[in-house]
Amino acid sequence: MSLVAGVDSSTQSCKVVIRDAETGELVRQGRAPHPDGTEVDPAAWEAALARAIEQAGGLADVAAAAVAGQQHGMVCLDDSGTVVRPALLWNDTRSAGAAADLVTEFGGAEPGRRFWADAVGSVPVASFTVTKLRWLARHEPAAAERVAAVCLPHDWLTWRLGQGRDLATAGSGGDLAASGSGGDLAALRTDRGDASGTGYWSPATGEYRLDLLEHAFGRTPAVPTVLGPAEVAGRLPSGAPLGAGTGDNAAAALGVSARPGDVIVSIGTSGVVSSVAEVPAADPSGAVAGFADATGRFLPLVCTLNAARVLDAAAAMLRVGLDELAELALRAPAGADGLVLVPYLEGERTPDRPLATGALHGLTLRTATPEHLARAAVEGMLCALADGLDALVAQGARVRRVLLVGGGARSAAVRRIAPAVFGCPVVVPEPGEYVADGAARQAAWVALGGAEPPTWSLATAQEYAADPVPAIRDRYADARDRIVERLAG
Ligand SMILES: Nc1ncnc2c1ncn2[C@@H]1O[C@H](COP(=O)(O)OP(=O)(O)O)[C@@H](O)[C@H]1O
Ligand SMILES: O=C(CO)[C@@H](O)[C@H](O)COP(=O)(O)O
Repeated sequence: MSLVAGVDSSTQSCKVVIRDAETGELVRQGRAPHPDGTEVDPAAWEAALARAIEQAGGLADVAAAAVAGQQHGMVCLDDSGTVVRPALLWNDTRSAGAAADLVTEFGGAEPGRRFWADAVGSVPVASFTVTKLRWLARHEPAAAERVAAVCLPHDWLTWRLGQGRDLATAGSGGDLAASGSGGDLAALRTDRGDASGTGYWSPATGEYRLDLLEHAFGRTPAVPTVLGPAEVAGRLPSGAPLGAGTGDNAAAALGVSARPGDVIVSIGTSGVVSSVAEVPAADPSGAVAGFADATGRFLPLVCTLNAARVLDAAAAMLRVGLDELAELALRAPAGADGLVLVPYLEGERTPDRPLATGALHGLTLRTATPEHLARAAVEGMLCALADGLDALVAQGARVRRVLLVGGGARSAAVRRIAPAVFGCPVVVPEPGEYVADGAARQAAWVALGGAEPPTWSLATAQEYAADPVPAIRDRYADARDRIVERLAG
């Protein structure tokens, strides 16, 4: 049996799966939490990766490995390869003003958005790396001055692993300063999927737009070489090859073996609606990000900032666990008697409202119950994703089936209410680590070769159906624009 390892270094945690390269059978796994916050020292990811690898029994016996990670995060390195400042994550909204400026500088609202969509497939919002670099140049010029290279979370971890360092001994001891330092910048590698979230790489042409990087940052730091889907990015201490890795959403698509016509709804820290496509997308409205995938195709995607943590917040408000929250939600009627929760707890990215706050509308004596609040939280979070599904369809996505994945898909209420909100049945693969699985499948592709990744039989899945309840979305549409912005500080 030849083994492969897949890593998901996502927002809240790091997960490692070890699978059989040919069948996909799960052999071992491990996980470790990440620190909270939207600004994180990359050394903390490396320490979590070391712990997760250790829990998964190490990598000494794997034939190949690959790392998938949260997209967009800005990791800046100086000319010795040392991290310049903590990474700004995809959900850090401080660069919202920079994003607006970058659109304005290329012609203002309509023409500016069209320019970016044509140039790099996406209109930059605060999540995109290019806006974070502009923010850094304007707000921390001394740090910006030291930046010799910029890369993404999965690029950085692949680079660290690929330099032959033994994380099992280096990371778990917790010497973060040491583990965050040093390396050859010329060895940085990335892939099409994650490169397309930078705002300075075009999925349509497969080329960097270094002119846009220079425009945003004032000069052009080194960027990783973009590899094809099954190319080798480095070697583990054992000599086993490391795949290029990819962004977590492209990895999830690989993990569920998505084909054109499959729509994936992922409920993690972010809410994501994506679909595999044969042609690149370029949506000037900015709702759909025109990313590439990890197989040589494309992955148009809508991403919200508020998904599983909306349920966490509702459960905290009600002082219940997540299973009890689901039970409460399922005891309330569809539409929660008109109670609507607008879920913009972290500001929002789609629609582009970085300063928005959440809201509860429709409170009456009747709806002021735990059951109604729980239901409104689930429905509000799903309505934002249903808007994303509409945006994807408006850009030409075919919907053959909707697959529900991510931590939030473990909620019985989410699984049962989603079909009523989306207006179609949803398929829920057995709960698992589909991002890490996608990375493992990429590693198997590297190990086994071939024009396509190996075929792994998908875990069993359950289909959930319900009569559509359009009133839920109608009421949400009435409420979603009635927001107040967050207080300064
Ligand atoms: N049974 C459950 N019901 C609702 N949410 C859940 C459940 N189990 C896990 N989650 C949520 O899933 C989230 C983590 O999902 P995950 O996809 O791993 O996120 P990420 O990839 O962004 O780190 C957490 O916010 C957690 O509360
Ligand atoms: O920004 C995006 C996609 O554009 C997010 O989907 C991040 O990639 C974070 O993912 P999770 O940690 O929520 O899985």
